[in-house]
Amino acid sequence: MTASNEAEQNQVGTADPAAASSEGIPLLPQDETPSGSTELARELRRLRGLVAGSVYEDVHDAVRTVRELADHLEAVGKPVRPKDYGTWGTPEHIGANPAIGQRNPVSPPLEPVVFPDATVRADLELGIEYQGPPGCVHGGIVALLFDEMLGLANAASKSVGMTADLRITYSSPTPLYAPLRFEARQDRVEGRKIWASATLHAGNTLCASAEGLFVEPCGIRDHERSRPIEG
Ligand SMILES: CCCCC/C=C\C/C=C\C/C=C\C/C=C\CCCC(=O)SCCNC(=O)CCNC(=O)[C@H](O)C(C)(C)COP(=O)(O)OP(=O)(O)OC[C@H]1O[C@@H](n2cnc3c(N)ncnc32)[C@H](O)[C@@H]1OP(=O)(O)O
Repeated sequence: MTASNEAEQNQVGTADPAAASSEGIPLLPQDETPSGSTELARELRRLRGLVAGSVYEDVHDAVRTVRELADHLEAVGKPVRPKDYGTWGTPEHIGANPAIGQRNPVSPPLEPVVFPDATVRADLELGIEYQGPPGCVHGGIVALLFDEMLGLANAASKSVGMTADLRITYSSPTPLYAPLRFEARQDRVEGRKIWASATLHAGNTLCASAEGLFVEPCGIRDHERSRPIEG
């Protein structure tokens, strides 16, 4: 495999929708790095839920432990600098993403699959760290996940765009700790403008729907694809 083929294989959105089964195929490369970064993020997600969702009598020991861990990681880590990679969809790029980033403990993360018609689906449950109204998912989190799902639907159709307009209709509260399903698809493309839409269901209940207009950045096509994003 050539270096450019390998880079393409590692990008999000390069899965062939035509190869998908009725369960869909994962859209993102599975990133179980030998370094353990993905596992570290997974444990930090556990911590995140425990800290936001529990009341403790005394956590001073835990504070010390976490501070020592943060000091250690700061000392041994090599920061990922966005200016070192301009390309969309590389592991360096998407690893830090707040919705799908396997390296980012803030992300749920979404684990999208793609279907033969290039529809992208993600099933997940969200815990108390994503709470807005009591027992319900925060509307801003719903917007974040919609934005990402629309972007991924574009990626599944081999295009990328900056969000120019995002409209969300919240139809019914989105429950915490319940199976949720996002589905997104690209609707149409005119020049650099891309329209995509998505739904969010809890069971049979439509919680929210989204429509987005994305504008492809200048200089992202074909031979220019690896150049830095120019917006
Ligand atoms: C090809 C490679 C494919 C490879 C695929 C593989 C992998 C993909 C990889 C990764 C994908 C993974 C994840 C992606 C997931 C999520 C994406 C997250 C997206 C974001 O988180 S992104 C951050 C928030 N977002 C911004 O930060 C945008 C700030 N903004 C700007 O950067 C500019 O504003 C921009 C670029 C939008 C436009 O600027 P510009 O100068 O390039 O273009 P211009 O203004 O000329 O507009 C051109 C035409 O769009 C129309 N237009 C523009 N804006 C409009 C609006 N609001 N409403 C209605 N129409 C609008 C104009 O009216 C004109 O239309 P017309 O041509 O018909 O006249």
